[in-house]
Amino acid sequence: MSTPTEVPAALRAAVDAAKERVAALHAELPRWELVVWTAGNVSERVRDERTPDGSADLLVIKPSGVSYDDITADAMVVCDLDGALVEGDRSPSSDTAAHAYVYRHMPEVGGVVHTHSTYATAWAARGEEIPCVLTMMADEFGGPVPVGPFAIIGDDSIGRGIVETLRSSRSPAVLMQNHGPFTIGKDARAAVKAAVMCEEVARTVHVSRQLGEPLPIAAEHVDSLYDRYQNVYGQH
Ligand SMILES: O=C(CO)[C@@H](O)[C@H](O)COP(=O)(O)O
Repeated sequence: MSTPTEVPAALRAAVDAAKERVAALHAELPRWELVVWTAGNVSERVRDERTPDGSADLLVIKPSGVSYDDITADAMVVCDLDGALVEGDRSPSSDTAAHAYVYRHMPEVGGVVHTHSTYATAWAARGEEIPCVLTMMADEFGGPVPVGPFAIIGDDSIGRGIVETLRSSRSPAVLMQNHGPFTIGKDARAAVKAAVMCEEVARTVHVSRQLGEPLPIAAEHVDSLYDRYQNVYGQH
């Protein structure tokens, strides 16, 4: 599908609402100490229901290298799912290709986040998955946080590594080797939550391993904890 030259009128309100949400969610990255400087990004899919296969969907993402203090709804940029700019006067995030690849190949995903949060990135530097030794991990990740392949920014290789890894896992987070965590969710807020929880469990398991070997949780307990948290926990 060719790149639209502007946001379709039918998506205008949805895009503007997504810009407000995604701009506000970028403030959560420094708030939860997931980033230094500008080293993280959040995006959200805007679905075009007129095209059922999702090929006309758009994504809203931050402009590259812009301070979180300066990220406003008006500063956000809009791209198509090939990563081509549709609206905005600044270059989109340098990870736009990875976000776009995930949206193209995982239609259920509505939000993507990338950070270089310290503890999760330390596990990524070792190419080591975070073992499922906490009930919080069973709740949020349904098992270990997996590692994805080493991939250089600039083409589809990061996105491909994210999708190939997460397709065979319940986890909404993947530790891209030597790079850092990417997370997904039904929307941008869910993906930000996964990034916060990924850093928290990375830190906790790291601390635990300083004084011994953490104990694994039996698979049947992981399954029941995951089911409860995903389907019962919270307000309904
Ligand atoms: O990993 C990288 C760069 O290697 C990126 O994730 C940046 O750290 C954030 O880039 P922008 O979203 O500001 O373009």
